[in-house]
Amino acid sequence: MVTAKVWVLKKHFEGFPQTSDFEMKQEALANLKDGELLLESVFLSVDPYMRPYSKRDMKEGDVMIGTQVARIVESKNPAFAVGAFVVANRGWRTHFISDGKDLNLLPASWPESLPKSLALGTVGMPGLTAYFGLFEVCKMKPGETVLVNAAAGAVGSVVGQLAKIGGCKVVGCAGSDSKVAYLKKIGFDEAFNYKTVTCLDETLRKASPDGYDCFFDNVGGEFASIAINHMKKYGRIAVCGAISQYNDTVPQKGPYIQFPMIFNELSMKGFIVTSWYNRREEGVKALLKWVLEGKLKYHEQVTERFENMPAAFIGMLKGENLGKAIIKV
Ligand SMILES: NC(=O)C1=CN([C@@H]2O[C@H](COP(=O)(O)OP(=O)(O)OC[C@H]3O[C@@H](n4cnc5c(N)ncnc54)[C@H](OP(=O)(O)O)[C@@H]3O)[C@@H](O)[C@H]2O)C=CC1
Ligand SMILES: O=C(O)CCC[C@H](O)\C=C/C=C/C=C/C(=O)C/C=C\CCCCCO
Repeated sequence: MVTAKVWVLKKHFEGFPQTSDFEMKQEALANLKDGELLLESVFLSVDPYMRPYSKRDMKEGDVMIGTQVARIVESKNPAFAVGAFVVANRGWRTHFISDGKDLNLLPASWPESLPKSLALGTVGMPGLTAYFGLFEVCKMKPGETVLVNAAAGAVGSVVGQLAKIGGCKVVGCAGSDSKVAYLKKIGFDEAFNYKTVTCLDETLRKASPDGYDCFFDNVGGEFASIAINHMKKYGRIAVCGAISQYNDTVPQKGPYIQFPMIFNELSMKGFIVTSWYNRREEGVKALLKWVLEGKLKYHEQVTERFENMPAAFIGMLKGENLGKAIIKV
């Protein structure tokens, strides 16, 4: 019999999550029945959505939501071979049993040279968010200017590089000078530290005096309220995330967006990546190809040991990650 370690939400987050809001427990797994598989998590993901979704979807005592790359260690299902790797959505657990229906096998063409953890990042949900958000929601066209915030993170770093692949000028911002240096290294035309600029309005104008055609918004709040005034006529805004608001205990006021929306005839569309998962295979194939061609660079912030998941999650919300935050069990 296998005993899994799991992290549960001990207490709903109030404001910024604390390590004391989590509790590690043990779960005894039953013996496999016909058609079932036993899997062990190899890499787990910590993502911003876990903060707002925990409030919306979870109750205290539930296992934390989340995805993993897992290896099949035992199989009583002929469709799944021992040793194969899958992406699963089974929460913060070291081991679990599945009937196979909720698993996505890593593409057979997955190259040995690439870490399998990329299936949780650049070639997984965050990469697909960038891909569909930029090409389908923003409807980005060659020659345009794209603005993205949280640009050195899992989604933002892919957005910027896809914009360059698509023949655009790209402006990005992040919360430290070393992240800004990384953005320049991976091809951003302009990059700045939003925490140290004296005037965001002036910085956005200087980075693109003609304004922005596309704004991929990962942050919301005050940044978005200022950026919207820098959109070009018929500009498009993809509302992807609002991380500056997830830990608020008192809702922020504004923004009052009507004037720029009307005068510049802007389009603003919120989206959830899973609504595009009927085209998941197309997205994964394109992202994998660009990674292999060296056109799409990746960086992972790897935290060792399952025991450190809460710290990795809190660290990601604080901005301690460059690229995708990953836990290696
Ligand atoms: N709509 C959808 O389907 C999806 C939406 N998302 C959203 O995309 C966004 C980025 O996610 P992801 O790439 O996974 O995460 P990241 O890898 O970018 O990590 C989060 C980053 O957010 C930045 N951040 C934290 N607090 C603030 C703040 N107050 N103001 C500005 N930046 C802040 C930090 O970077 P820094 O050092 O730069 O501050 C931190 O590193 C999130 O808002 C997320 O919810 C993600 C996936 C799917
Ligand atoms: O990759 C897989 O197969 C699993 C995907 C898991 C994941 O659940 C998929 C989608 C994630 C979407 C993330 C969305 C955001 O980050 C935006 C978050 C929150 C906006 C506010 C919501 C307020 C709710 O009350």
